Amino acid sequence: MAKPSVAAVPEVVGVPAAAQATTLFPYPPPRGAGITAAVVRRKCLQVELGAGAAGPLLGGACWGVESMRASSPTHAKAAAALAAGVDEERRAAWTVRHPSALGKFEQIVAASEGKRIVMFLDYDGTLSPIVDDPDAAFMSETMRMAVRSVAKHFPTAIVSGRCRDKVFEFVKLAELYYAGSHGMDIRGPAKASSRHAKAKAKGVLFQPASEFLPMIEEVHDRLVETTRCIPGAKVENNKFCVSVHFRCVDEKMWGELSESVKGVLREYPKLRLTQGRMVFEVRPTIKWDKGKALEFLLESLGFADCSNVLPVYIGDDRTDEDAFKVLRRRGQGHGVGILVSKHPKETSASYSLQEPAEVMEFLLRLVEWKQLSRARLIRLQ
Ligand SMILES: O=P(O)(O)OC[C@H]1O[C@H](O[C@H]2O[C@H](CO)[C@@H](O)[C@H](O)[C@H]2O)[C@H](O)[C@@H](O)[C@@H]1O
Repeated sequence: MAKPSVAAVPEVVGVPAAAQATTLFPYPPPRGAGITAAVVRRKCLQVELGAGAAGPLLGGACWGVESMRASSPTHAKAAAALAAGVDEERRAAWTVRHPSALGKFEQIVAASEGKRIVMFLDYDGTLSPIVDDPDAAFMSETMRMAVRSVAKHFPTAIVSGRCRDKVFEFVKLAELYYAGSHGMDIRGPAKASSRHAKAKAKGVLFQPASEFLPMIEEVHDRLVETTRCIPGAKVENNKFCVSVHFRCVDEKMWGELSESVKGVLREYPKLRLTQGRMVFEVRPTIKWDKGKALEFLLESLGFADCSNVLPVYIGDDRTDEDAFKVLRRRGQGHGVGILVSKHPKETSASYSLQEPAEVMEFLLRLVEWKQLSRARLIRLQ
C-alpha cells in the first residue's frame, strides 16, 4: 500500500455552509403524487436487489433509466425471478458462497486469534434502515448502545458516503473514528474509549480532496437548480461529494433526472458519477475510496503489518465493495468483509447479514465473546 501522508492536513475552514435546497415540493412527496403502490413495491424490490448499483464512470458510460432500474441484466433477471418467487435455488447457492456472519461467528472470531480486531461500519442500510428521507435515517438507541460497546473493546470507525458532520449527528459517539464523504474526510475520535485509541487517536485528520471543495459547492448549487422541477428529487451536500436522490422520484421522470445530472457533470471533467441505492453520487476523480480509507485508518492505528490485525468491515452498498476488495486482497484470515443484504448480490464480501437488526446482533455477540475471553484469561492468570 502506498503510504498515505499521515501528516495532519489542516481542516478546511471558512467554507460556506451548503446552500439549502429550496424545494418546490414537500419531502418526501406524498405517495399519491404520481407514484403508484405497484411502482413503490417494484422500486423496493429493485433496491433490495441492489439495482442501480455503482458501475462505470460517467466518462465511459451513460447513467440512464436502465442503470437506475437495474445495474445489469443479471439484476433485472434476478428481480423478475424473485418477484415470481422462483429464486430460491439461486439464493441458496449465494448463501453458500456468502454465509451468514452469525452462523459462522465462531469461524470469524477464530481468525482473530492473536490479532486485534478493528471494526469498520458503514452507516445507511447497515446501522440504520433505509428510509425515504435521507434526513430521517435515524439510528436506534439500542444500535447506538451496541456500537458504543463494540468501541469499548475494539477501535471502531464509521465509513460513510455522507458528510462527516452529518453522520456524526446521527451516530453521536465521540469515541469513534469517522470517515465521511466516501472516506475523503477522516477524523480520529474526539474522546478516547480505550487505551489503544488514546495512544493513537490524536491528530488523525485526512482530507485528500480538499482542493475540490469550491467545485463541489458549485456543482451542488447547479444540481439543486437543475433538478428543482423534478418532484421528489433531492440533492444532498456531502462536503467532498454530492448525492442526487431519486428514491422518491416517479420512474417516469428518471430519464429526465439522469439527463439533467449528466448535463451538469459534462462541464466538470474532474468529477465522476457513480450510483448507489437509488442515488447518484458525484465525487472527485481522485483515487480515493472506502477501501483506501480503511487502509489509511489501519496504518494510522499502527496496523500497517497485516499479521497482527483483523479488520472487519460491514456495509450494504456498492461503495463498500472497494473496502471488501481490499480485505479480499489481504487474503483469508487477514480481513473479514460482511455484506448487509436480504437478496443475492454480486459482492467481494465473504459473509452476509440480512439487515441492520442482524448487524446489531453480530456486534453484541462480538462484545459478549470479547468479555468472555477476557474473563477466561483473568481466571487462567
Ligand atoms: O455510505 P453510506 O453511509 O451507506 O451512505 C450512502 C448514501 O446513504 C444515504 O442514502 C441512502 O440512505 C437514505 C436513507 O435511508 C436513502 O433515502 C437513500 O435512498 C439511500 O441511497 C445518504 O443520504 C447519501 O448521501 C449517501 O451517499
